[in-house]
Amino acid sequence: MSYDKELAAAKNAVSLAARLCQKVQKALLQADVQSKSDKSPVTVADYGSQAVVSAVLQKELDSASFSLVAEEDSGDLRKEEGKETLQRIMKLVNETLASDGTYGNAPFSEEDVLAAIDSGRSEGGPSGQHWVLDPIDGTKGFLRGDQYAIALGLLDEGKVVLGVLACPNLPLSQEKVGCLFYAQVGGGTYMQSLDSSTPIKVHVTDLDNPEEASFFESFEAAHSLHDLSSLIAKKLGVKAPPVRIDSQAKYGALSRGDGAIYLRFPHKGYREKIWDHAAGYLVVAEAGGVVSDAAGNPLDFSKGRYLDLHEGIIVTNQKLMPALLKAVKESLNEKASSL
Ligand SMILES: Nc1ncnc2c1ncn2[C@@H]1O[C@H](COP(=O)(O)O)[C@@H](O)[C@H]1OP(=O)(O)O
Ligand SMILES: [Mg+2]
Ligand SMILES: [Mg+2]
Ligand SMILES: [Mg+2]
Repeated sequence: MSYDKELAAAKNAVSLAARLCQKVQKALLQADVQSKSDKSPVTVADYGSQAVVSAVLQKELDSASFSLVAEEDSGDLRKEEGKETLQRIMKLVNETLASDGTYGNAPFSEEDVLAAIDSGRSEGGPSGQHWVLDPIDGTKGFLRGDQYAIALGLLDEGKVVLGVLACPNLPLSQEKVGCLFYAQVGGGTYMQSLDSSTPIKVHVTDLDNPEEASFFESFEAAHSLHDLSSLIAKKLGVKAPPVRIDSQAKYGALSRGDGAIYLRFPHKGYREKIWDHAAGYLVVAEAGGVVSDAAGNPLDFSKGRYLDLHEGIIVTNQKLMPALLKAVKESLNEKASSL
């Protein structure tokens, strides 16, 4: 089955959402110190991005059967304190949709914006089609002016069949910044600029010597156990220091061979959400990579809004995976016996 129509709509939606986020990040970084610690701009961008993606998908595709599993909901915006934020979001959404030419003829009301955001309340699951969206993945990176992503996947009968990942701050080449990665199941992974340059096919590294490998992990130590990653890397023989970047930009970078391994071990009790991995997973898998939990099981996106995982998520190419799994198992055992 081909998902060409869905892919075209998803690329459009994510590119426009990226435009909105870039505008907000630019304003945020130009603002004075006082408003830099104000987290409201990110909220505006999260909601705005979700509204834009939802609106574009529903305009381009059959909206009767539309189902979206997304991170944000409009609860706070419907409160009295949320009124001003909602107006800012509405303005941003309308400016962004108008900047495209195709969508700008009927401006969104506040109610339209709320409805677009709330269409993301689906629970997903094993049957039918569900879009999966993280409107801004890597909020902390966004606030710092670093990496973040707009991540959109499509589930069909519980499997990820499309993944589109915009990384506005990831270098595309020496001269250009901003990448759009996309993958359709069985079709490989492509990368292009956010303003639609010719796509190029990307592939994970074919490295088989862990000593030459470098690995990615979260920038934020609160998101992933850095000690555990360094133990695993040491066991594997990795020599390079970790490359710490925010968001699913890690999956994008890995899909084009920037690094060989991605290690993610959240603190105990943290439950991974499907929108934090769906798009990135397919982008890496279609580029020839392997994504699994710490026990080597594939990720199961069919269980609703959460992923049920053993310990963490590990990503690498096919050649390195057996050695990586071994190092992960040994490290987890050591950690358990030292407690
Ligand atoms: N305590 C936490 N542990 C792990 N991940 C987290 C935690 N809090 C937020 N996240 C999510 O981790 C992802 C980014 O992590 P990283 O940059 O470390 O890869 C984001 O999806 C972020 O949510 P959000 O989408 O709100 O930014
Ligand atoms: Mg996220
Ligand atoms: Mg998010
Ligand atoms: Mg969040």
